[in-house]
Amino acid sequence: MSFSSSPVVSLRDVAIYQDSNTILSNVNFDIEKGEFVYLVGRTGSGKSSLLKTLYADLSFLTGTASVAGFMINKMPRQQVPFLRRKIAIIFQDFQLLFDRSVADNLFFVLKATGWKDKAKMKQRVSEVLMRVGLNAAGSKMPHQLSGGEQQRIVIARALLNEPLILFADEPTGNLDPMVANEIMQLFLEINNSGTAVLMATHNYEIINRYPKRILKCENGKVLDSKVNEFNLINGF
Ligand SMILES: Nc1ncnc2c1ncn2[C@@H]1O[C@H](COP(=O)(O)OP(=O)(O)OP(=O)(O)O)[C@@H](O)[C@H]1O
Repeated sequence: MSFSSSPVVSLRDVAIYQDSNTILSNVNFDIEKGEFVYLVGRTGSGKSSLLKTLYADLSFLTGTASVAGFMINKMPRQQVPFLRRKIAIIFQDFQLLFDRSVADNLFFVLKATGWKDKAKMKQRVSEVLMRVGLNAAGSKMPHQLSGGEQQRIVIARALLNEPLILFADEPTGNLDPMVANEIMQLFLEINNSGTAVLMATHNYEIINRYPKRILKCENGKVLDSKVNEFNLINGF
């Protein structure tokens, strides 16, 4: 298989623990470049633990996993920032820096990820703001924006370094249904331009409206709609 067609995420027989409790075991799946996948399951079933494992915030001893070309099971801690430059992570709570403008929030990330050329940085900031439909928001402070707008800025920030995959943990959880739908549209656009998405969600409406492959955490295992038949409604 050539490098360009290798999956962006590949897990083989992975077991995930929190303290000494097994949360998920025998986890096996691939996510291809540009794929869109939902991650579902009841509260406490292990969705966040799985995502944390994938962005190297939770280590594991059993099994092998590669994410964006990094073998994360044997990755030294010093390499984590290099992985993080190839991926993007979006949470439910927006996690912007509230002491600086929207543009400065974005510059902060560019600087931290090694960008030096001021003109290119400015250009990139306006590109990502344009991408999320907030090109005029650069000079605003985060608290001057609505929740949905703040989440758009978080998405713009996630796009700065053109990630191979976007991990999102309940990204629409704090938003009203209409805004949640707009944010979902944005994820779909990002996905259409080639970034894979793995999105944990409890939002049935969105899943029903935009059906995609589903991974489901249940009874300590990860089921895959590509492989297993399962009833979505009973899963929540
Ligand atoms: N930092 C931690 N230390 C110990 N146990 C944890 C920790 N984080 C989560 N757990 C436990 O791991 C299990 C899985 O939690 P996780 O947060 O992955 O579930 P989830 O499916 O994301 O839930 P939710 O839908 O509520 O976000 C739960 O039993 C939880 O109590």
